[in-house]
Amino acid sequence: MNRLVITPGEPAGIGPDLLVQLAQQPPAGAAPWIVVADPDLLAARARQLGLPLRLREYTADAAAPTAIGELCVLPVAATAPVTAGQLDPANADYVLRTLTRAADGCLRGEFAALVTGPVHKGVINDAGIAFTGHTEFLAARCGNAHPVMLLAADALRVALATTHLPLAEVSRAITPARLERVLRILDHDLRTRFGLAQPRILVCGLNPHAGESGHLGREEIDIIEPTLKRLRAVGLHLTGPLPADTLFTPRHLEHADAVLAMYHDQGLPVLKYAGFGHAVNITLGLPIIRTSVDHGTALDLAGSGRAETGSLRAALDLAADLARRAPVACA
Ligand SMILES: NC(=O)c1ccc[n+]([C@@H]2O[C@H](COP(=O)([O-])OP(=O)(O)OC[C@H]3O[C@@H](n4cnc5c(N)ncnc54)[C@H](O)[C@@H]3O)[C@@H](O)[C@H]2O)c1
Ligand SMILES: N[C@H](C(=O)O)[C@H](O)COP(=O)(O)O
Repeated sequence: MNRLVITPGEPAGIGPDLLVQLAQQPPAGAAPWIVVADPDLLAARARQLGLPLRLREYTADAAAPTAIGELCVLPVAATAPVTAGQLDPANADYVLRTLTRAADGCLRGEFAALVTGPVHKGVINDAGIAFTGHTEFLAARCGNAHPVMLLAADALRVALATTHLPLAEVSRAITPARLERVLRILDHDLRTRFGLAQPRILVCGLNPHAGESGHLGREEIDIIEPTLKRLRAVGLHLTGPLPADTLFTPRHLEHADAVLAMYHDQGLPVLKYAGFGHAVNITLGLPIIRTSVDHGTALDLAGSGRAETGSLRAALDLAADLARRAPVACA
């Protein structure tokens, strides 16, 4: 079984557009793939975009199509009618039903990997469902695994010690236990999933200038340095904590396989500046392979034909590559 499964994400966003557009291109990814979505939604978006689309219903034993203009769909009905660009909390449960079906299919070996389109975190919360992101949702679905978010663009890989956390809560969350867990998962998955024999990881400080010897914050001295020292002693190749402002320069990056940033907007603006449009988001630490696009729902572009498929194609290609490697146990 090497079939990949895609969830288009928020129905009012560009996810459905991207799938319809992808269907017009030569087959993406080195493996067949299917979509978990409402077929009527995909057909309506294709009409809006003025693009031809044939839909074929997924059956577990049928080969996924490779014909141009065709999508293989595992049908999940939307709850409410969808208008491109207009969020509706009534469809939050639809988004989560597509994700749940796809993730469960990966967990039981029906699919080799999950590729996700963008969801809108806000509208899911507006529907009364606590939701901070795919990363945390999938971790819970996978038996409360500890997830590590990694985004990759070309040679740059940036992982996060904390994911979708308000900035006011970040410092409290940087504990020795969390840092050790995240670094062990990052090191383990870089070895097993990316084939790096001895991953070299650069670790950012939390504070300006990595705390300036304690004068601008003590997390580096009290938490980060002792954790790195402990993990170096068991063989991890870790450099840091380094000031984040100068870590992201070629002189440091050329000696690294990955960077660990302490929080979302310390690491991701650099990554997206370097590679927005073809970068891929990968969730490490899960018993399944999951990749995703580097962008959001782009409600302003839904139904316009101007959404670009580069990141989705890259996410499919990487998912296929990762799936070709032997399945790996979590760290
Ligand atoms: N993988 C995901 O599920 C994911 C990732 C990032 C953001 N989000 C969510 O998406 C929502 C909107 O976020 P945002 O507005 O900060 O970011 P966004 O990525 O949706 O939009 C940022 C800008 O990039 C443009 N853009 C985005 N994707 C594009 C594409 N494929 N082709 C061309 N232009 C594109 C948009 O038009 C907009 O100008 C939020 O709810 C956010 O949490 C989800
Ligand atoms: N943090 C991601 C980004 O900025 O691209 C995005 O919000 C998606 O996160 P999930 O994969 O957890 O939904």
